[in-house]
Amino acid sequence: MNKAEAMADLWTDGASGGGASPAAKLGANGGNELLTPAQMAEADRLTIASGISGITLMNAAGEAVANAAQSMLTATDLPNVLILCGPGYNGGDGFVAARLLHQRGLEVKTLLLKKPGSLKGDAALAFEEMREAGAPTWQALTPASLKKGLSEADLVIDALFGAGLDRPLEGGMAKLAEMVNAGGVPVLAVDLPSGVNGADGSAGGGAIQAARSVTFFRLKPGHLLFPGRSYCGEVDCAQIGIRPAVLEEIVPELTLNDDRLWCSHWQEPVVSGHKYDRGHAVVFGGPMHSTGAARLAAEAALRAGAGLVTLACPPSALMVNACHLTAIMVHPLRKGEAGEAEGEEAGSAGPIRDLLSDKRLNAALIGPGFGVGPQTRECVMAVLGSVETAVLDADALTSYSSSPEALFFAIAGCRGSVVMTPHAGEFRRLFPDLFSLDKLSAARQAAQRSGAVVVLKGADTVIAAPDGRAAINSNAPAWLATAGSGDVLGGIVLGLLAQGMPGYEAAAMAVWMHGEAGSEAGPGLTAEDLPASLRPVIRRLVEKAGQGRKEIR
Ligand SMILES: NC(=O)C1=CN([C@@H]2O[C@H](COP(=O)(O)OP(=O)(O)OC[C@H]3O[C@@H](n4cnc5c(N)ncnc54)[C@H](OP(=O)(O)O)[C@@H]3O)[C@@H](O)[C@H]2O)[C@@H](O)CC1
Ligand SMILES: Nc1ncnc2c1ncn2[C@@H]1O[C@H](COP(=O)(O)OP(=O)(O)O)[C@@H](O)[C@H]1O
Ligand SMILES: [K+]
Repeated sequence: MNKAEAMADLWTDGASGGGASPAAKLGANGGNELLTPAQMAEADRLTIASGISGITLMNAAGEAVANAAQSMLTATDLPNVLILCGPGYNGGDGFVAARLLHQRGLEVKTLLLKKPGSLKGDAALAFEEMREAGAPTWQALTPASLKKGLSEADLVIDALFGAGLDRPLEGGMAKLAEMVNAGGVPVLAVDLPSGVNGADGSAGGGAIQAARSVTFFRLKPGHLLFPGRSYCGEVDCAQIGIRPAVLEEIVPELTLNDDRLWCSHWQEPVVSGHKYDRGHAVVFGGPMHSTGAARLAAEAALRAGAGLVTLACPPSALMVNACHLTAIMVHPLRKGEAGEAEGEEAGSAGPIRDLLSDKRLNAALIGPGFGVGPQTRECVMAVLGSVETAVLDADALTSYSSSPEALFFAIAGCRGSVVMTPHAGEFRRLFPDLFSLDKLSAARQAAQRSGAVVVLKGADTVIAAPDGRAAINSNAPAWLATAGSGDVLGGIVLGLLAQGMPGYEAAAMAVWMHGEAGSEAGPGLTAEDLPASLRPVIRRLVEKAGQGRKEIR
């Protein structure tokens, strides 16, 4: 095994691989706010205006990069670092790191994309300081110099483009990135891997594949959204002297989905509590041949902490549901109860209204395994018109493919929160014109248009509220991509809504719990394993909440 292979071995657990929770690989150091490159530039501007110079920030950023580089090089004897420097301030960070690593005795070579004379501002200053410090060698970045540099390097630092990337890589630049990726040398990216758009994670012209990225002050959406996330490797967030107070002016509406977002809205059962204090959730299930999805959701709702859960279904499906359920109650949706003809079944809106007239049933889920068609639309209308809070998933969404406005109109008339949990296919059916947008903008616009909290699912699930808030989830293991896993997620949202959590926080917490349960169940999981895997997840939350209380005392 050569040095590069030995080091690459250290990172085989990078962003795209491994079974552990991906959240563990993100350094959300300092706060869960996510800043777009434009907001980051504003943070920079406000900091400089408060009296901290730009070169001070650049020196701190370069030092964080140098430290990360050294930590990646511990497995080698004679470290040789190749630093690729771009024309802007990302390159400036590279010059600072080059100077520091040179001063620390490492073998450093820098390759510059543009002539030193074209450098501006703090990047020009950093280049001069590097030269004055006895300059590590520097040359123009060309295919030939890169080929030679890669053949000698133990580590590449990618300081070509960061926040300032304003178009996809193309032509010669894209080829250079391909050469780096084919070079077999681990890469440390400064801020973002070059080619990844920090605002939305797009990488239309390809990007440099990093083993690790060091970003500054706060993570950027591009570190979390695919495909960007798959280029970042492990992400560290270095605090470089920007005061969190700047966020009061920037007011970021986007966060990483973690407990800081929703824990104050979640409450464990109180000592003197009653099951009705934690709500009564109802799942509307489909016909006899498709009952599993609703059961998965109902089990998840109960595990997520709803005090009671009822599965309501057509009479023909009652027996099969009853045979599989114990703590969950089953209820037949019989026509006739609401003054309709006896004997018929399935998709009856009247019995749904009837059941939901019991106001203790405070949250309902409809869609999984329910069937697509006009009857489903009637049932969705009955749910939205009768219950305090609702989750719409799967067939409930698909049934509105040709009339989404009717759904949004009904949601607008709801008293409480409505949460929609579409996967990409369901999303496209309801919002065909938004599908070409980046995932974050698509989810946000969908939430605004529909009036519902939108959970746009996938490996990088986005949760968006109609008021503009949004969060990106990062803890879901790929094992969750399995049949029925989305039904479980819908059930968790339902269980949290039943307990009285507001829609956005319930949706975000559910997505996070679902990811944790996926990691808990681990490789080989099936959706049936997920509800029970919520137990250790909840236990840890309770322990953490208890810890917080102790600290407050
Ligand atoms: N904000 C902060 O608080 C701090 C920020 N810091 C650092 O500053 C970095 C941002 O610096 P930045 O704004 O100078 O942008 P940067 O990423 O160097 O790129 C701009 C250059 O790239 C070029 N270019 C763009 N796309 C291209 C493409 N596809 N293909 C080819 N060229 C392309 C573009 O050139 P042009 O469009 O003119 O051709 C322009 O010259 C940030 O990532 C962080 O590392 C730290 O020092 C700490 C504090
Ligand atoms: N590659 C992936 N990594 C992590 N989570 C994923 C991945 N693909 C899908 N998921 C998650 O798995 C669930 C699948 O939901 P869905 O597509 O509705 O499946 P189903 O309809 O079979 O229940 C969603 O919560 C989604 O976010
Ligand atoms: K970079």
